[in-house]
Amino acid sequence: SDTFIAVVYEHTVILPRTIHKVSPDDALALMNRNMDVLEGAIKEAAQQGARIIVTPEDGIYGWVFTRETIYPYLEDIPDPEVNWIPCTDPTRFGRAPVQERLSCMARNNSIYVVANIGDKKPCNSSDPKCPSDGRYQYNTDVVFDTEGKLVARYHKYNLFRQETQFNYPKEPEFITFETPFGKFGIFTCFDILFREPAVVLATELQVDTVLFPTAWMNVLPFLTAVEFHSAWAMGMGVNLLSANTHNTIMSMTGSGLFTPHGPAMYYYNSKTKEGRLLVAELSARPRLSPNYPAAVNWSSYATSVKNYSGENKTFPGAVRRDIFTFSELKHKAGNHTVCQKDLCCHLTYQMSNKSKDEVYVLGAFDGLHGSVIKYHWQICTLLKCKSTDLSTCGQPSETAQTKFAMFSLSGTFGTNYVFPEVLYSGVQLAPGEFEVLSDGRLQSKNGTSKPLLTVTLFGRCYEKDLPHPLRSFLFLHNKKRKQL
Ligand SMILES: NC(=O)CCCC[C@@H]1SC[C@@H]2NC(=O)N[C@@H]21
Repeated sequence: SDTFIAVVYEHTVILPRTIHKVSPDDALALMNRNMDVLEGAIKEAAQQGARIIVTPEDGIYGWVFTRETIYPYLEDIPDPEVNWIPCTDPTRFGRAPVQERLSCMARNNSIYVVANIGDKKPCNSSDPKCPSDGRYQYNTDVVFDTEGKLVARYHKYNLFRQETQFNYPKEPEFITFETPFGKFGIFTCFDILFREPAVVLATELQVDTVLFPTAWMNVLPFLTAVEFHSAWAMGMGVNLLSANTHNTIMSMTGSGLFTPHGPAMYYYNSKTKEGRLLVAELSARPRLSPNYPAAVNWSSYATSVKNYSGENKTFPGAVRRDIFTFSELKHKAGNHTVCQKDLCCHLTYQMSNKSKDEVYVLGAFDGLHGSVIKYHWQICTLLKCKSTDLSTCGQPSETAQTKFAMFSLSGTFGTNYVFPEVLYSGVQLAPGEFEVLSDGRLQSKNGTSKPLLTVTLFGRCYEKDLPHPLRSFLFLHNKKRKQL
């Protein structure tokens, strides 16, 4: 079929009441409470004609764990090549009540079910990398097909900083599977910021749709969930089904069904406590569509124009720990250029109204981001400062009053991986209101219908990332052990 209906469910995870280790029965009781809610979502999705539903990372037990306390929640998840339907053969690989229930929910509702659970793999001293407690523990996505068969298992490769309960897989896994409604790939949350496996799935393995369970904490101005995930789908030219957990205290909200053209449906709500089911009809093979976006040369326009207006003063400003070079947009309309290292950003703009209460800047950043894992960003951004005090530029700001009659942003990027973001007041996206030209300009079509927070070209230079410190440590540690 040309199109299919998909669902993502933003789930308010019921968290364990204790941080202490619980019995396997108590762990299962908590997971069943979460699965009761997910089952309601799965039934509703099936009733609406959906072929696949994605549920969030940590959606069945939460995230407040140590290595020890998560253990009762884990199951041994086999390689899908064993052809297993847990619903009809639940004990084939030992105790697996969570896989059994997920499989039955898929089978009973004839829908693909995507969930995130924990995998445990026993090991011993014959394996020099075996942890001292005798097991690997992995943050794992699973997919069950309409018969309830396990068709995909993915171990998260890029663990986020607090995930000490899990091990890093030795190698990245590139998991894909075919369906009558396109080729799917899968990865988890923080993975989206790195080349492996995310970019490889979209470019080399040419998936149509990425399944993306996430537990994403929003960080303005560039990394709120809907903002970045929508931009990634556009930059990579794939569908992205992003299911976030909903926990407003942790700033976790923002899910969507994103396409190469922008969001088909999205949700951001930092006020309510409830979860939300999102439904949309998507192209099964977006690359075959006649209006599939043309390839973009991200630096073409920016390298061909002269630097605008030499008299604009620049100043440094921090976006969290990254020091940007900013230049204030003092006039209602104009042309600006700002440069940092190898990156020059150009902006042509016209505000509809220039308020005395708001200041906008053009910013550039070319450097390594991150304190432990260091990965290279090139960013051009038009952003609203938190207040009229220029020292607040780059600090999170959720509201604005200024609409733009037009903007056109470009940069001399040294990478093909650039993600176009446009964010309106109230952390809202701008579907259909902007375009990316093949020469790399990100521009408004007919001005902005709402006041503007940020317009950003978010570039990733994967080849300039520093080696992952924990992976290098483990590698050297094991090499040393082998030499002894
Ligand atoms: N569960 C995860 O893997 C969450 C990671 C994504 C969080 C994104 S990555 C950079 C930003 N920093 C945050 O605290 N949230 C954002």
